[in-house]
Amino acid sequence: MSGPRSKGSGAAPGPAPVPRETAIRPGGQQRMPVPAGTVIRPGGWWTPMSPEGRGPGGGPSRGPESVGDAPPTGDPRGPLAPQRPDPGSADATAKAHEGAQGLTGLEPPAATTGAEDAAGADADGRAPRAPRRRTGELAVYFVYDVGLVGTGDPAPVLEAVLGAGVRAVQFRAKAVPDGLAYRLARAVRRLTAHHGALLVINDRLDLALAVGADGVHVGQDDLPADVVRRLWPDGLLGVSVRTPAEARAAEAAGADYVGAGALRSTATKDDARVIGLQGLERVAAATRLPVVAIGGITVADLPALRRAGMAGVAVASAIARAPDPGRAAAAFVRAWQRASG
Ligand SMILES: Cc1ncc(COP(=O)(O)OP(=O)(O)O)c(N)n1
Ligand SMILES: Cc1ncsc1CCOP(=O)(O)O
Ligand SMILES: [Mg+2]
Repeated sequence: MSGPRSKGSGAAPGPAPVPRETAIRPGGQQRMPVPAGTVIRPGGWWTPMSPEGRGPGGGPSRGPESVGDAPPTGDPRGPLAPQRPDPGSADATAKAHEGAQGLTGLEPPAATTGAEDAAGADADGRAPRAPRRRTGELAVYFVYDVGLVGTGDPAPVLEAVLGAGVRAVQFRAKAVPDGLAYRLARAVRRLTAHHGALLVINDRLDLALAVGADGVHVGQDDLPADVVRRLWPDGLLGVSVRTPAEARAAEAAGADYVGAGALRSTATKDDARVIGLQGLERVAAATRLPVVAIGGITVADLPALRRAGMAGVAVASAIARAPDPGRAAAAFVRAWQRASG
């Protein structure tokens, strides 16, 4: 059965509206319990996609329900097919789930992958750099917002954006059923790992652990940052802040970076409070942590944001809603480099 068509599908990787039947509605999500004491080892255990499976517009878009249909990407079972975690990883839940569905027998993970090298191997080239030391890669931080891009195959948009030089992706799925969010996030993990890019999951520590993400981003109304840090000592932890006091608290809680905003109002998050450029400057002055600006950011904002002390920009709609997300992402990467030069 084919899944619903959505943005990023077909030959043109550009955004398309979320189809009616997959529209994201406000409402609470069920959250899986996080096993106490769970600690995830850093590093990607995702099997890279085969080269022939890559490239924007690399096949028809299918919803996650289409797993098992003809392959739109390199995995013979489709882009959202389950991947096998490293035996011994803390992804026991996922493994049990996959086993229960008879989706076993995948190849064991390679000891070292190209993604790991690209992910920032240490100088000796032997070990991938710990996610917490990779905040420099948040310079252009793409927010893969399911409400914007839809629930189809993430490959077309992400291949384009990652191919343009974006090194970090946040998976943001509001009010998406858990199983669907898991399948999408797992596909996003596979793509980001293939490009050696960071994957941060918005709001949900459980989902971050389940898909082997590099980190999690929490806001002031989410799981408290110090609790996340206690449960996941090695995870890259981002915290949303609007004020100097919140920035200092995030630092004390063990955050690796803060997301500050909104720079301006944005349809992507209609309840975002605007703090403007001055608010961002105040946050940057209050913390030693890297500050990533968010909220309605366009390429034209980058020089001022860089001058205001930002370490990066988190961007959703200006990339995802662009006619050509790859081009838009490349423009952000270039503009950031210019602003930093
Ligand atoms: C990089 C970054 N900064 C801020 C946010 C916003 O987080 P939050 O306030 O928890 O709001 P939601 O995104 O969860 O609606 C973010 N996601 N990323
Ligand atoms: C998640 C979030 N937090 C504050 S504004 C915002 C949305 C960012 O999306 P966009 O780049 O489309 O304004
Ligand atoms: Mg949040």
